[in-house]
Amino acid sequence: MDHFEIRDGVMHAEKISLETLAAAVGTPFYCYSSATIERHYNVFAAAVAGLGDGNPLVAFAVKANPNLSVLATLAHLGAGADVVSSGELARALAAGIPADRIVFSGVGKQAHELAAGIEAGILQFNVESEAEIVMLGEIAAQLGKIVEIAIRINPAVDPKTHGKISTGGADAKFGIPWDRVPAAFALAAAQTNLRAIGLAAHIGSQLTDLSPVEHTIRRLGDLAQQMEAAGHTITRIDCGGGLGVPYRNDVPAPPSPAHYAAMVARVTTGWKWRLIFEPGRMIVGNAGVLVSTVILTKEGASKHFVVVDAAMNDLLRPSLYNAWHDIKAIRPQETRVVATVVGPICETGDTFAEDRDIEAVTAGDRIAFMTAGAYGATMASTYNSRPLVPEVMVHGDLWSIVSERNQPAAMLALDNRAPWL
Ligand SMILES: Cc1ncc(COP(=O)(O)O)c(C=O)c1O
Ligand SMILES: N[C@@H](CCCC[NH3+])C(=O)O
Repeated sequence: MDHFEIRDGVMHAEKISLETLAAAVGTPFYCYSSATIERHYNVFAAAVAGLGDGNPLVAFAVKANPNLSVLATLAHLGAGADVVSSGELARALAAGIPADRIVFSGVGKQAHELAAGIEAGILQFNVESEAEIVMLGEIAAQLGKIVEIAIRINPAVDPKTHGKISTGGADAKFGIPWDRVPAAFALAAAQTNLRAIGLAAHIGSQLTDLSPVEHTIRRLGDLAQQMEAAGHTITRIDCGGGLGVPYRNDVPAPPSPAHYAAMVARVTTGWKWRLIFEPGRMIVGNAGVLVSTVILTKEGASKHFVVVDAAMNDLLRPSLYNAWHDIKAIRPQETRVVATVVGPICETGDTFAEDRDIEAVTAGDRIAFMTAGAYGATMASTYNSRPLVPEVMVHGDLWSIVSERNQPAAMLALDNRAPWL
């Protein structure tokens, strides 16, 4: 495997080999294909074009991959951004995403973050609690600005995904319980500087079943009608993100963007409100790989271990969610082996795959963890004082390191020594 534009989870011809990059950059490193990011965005945007008022906003969920080159690639295509912190807001703006295409979600936005969003002039805040309505109203008044908000509802649905990434259940911390929406709108109306103009929901990530999403969007529409009947002016409905991506070929693929959009079209027929979508994983997941080198192989009592130079600090998903990432040898190997693929970190959770049938690899061979473009580098840490790994973007026959390796020397310099030591 020496090319890597990624289509349908499969590597296709690009002009630069991962082996070349590994030699130039060192491993581990993340590699993103700008062509794949562009294609995914365009497929999604085309699928939802024309829905609602005919001018939907596709606001990329920055948390999935906040790399500035990724964001700038999307900015050039006209994407907006869904941000959840002032850090993400700053990155989205720095990458060239216009403020009027930015929505700000999050259950615990702090006063300085609300102020930053107001000062930047973002499109809307998706407000998640009564306390936030009051806080935002006060800050908007202090700043002398009128601020548009959507009420994020908790629709109390089971999104049928991994518990740690479900956000739509009645007991989840997210949103305002849907039956308290009328009271939330009344509370917002009492804040002179707020305009409650929309409703929002996001029920979870890596969704593979569209029926809970359909139920949620219907609920948003019903509530919007109810709020209009009560005298409020509704202009936007934010359907959230969450569409799943294929991580492996031996289970049915999640619904495609076209299937998702067909469902939304059915539910929203006749709606005049502007629709907002917040896809993250769908845009970048299969546009990135994590490239690693086998350090050594070893035999345990009953297991064949492949120890690689990437670890749970670089790609946390397998440890945190038992998530599956396909593992491919960069130079295809003919023989196969059942292996447990682990990193060098000091805990057993540092396991990428247990007793997995993979191509046989030995010390020095390169492997790629597939579908690593979403929630990969962004969730990395420096656990075990391992440096953050570089991210590389490929664009046709060009490539560039788009975030620098945090060298151990730099990590030393970053620490402030206590004045008494
Ligand atoms: C508010 C919000 N919007 C959008 C997303 C993006 O989700 P995904 O990457 O699954 O599309 C998330 C994360 O699940 C989120 O919390
Ligand atoms: N970090 C999660 C997704 C979280 C979605 C955030 N709303 C994952 O890797 O699958």
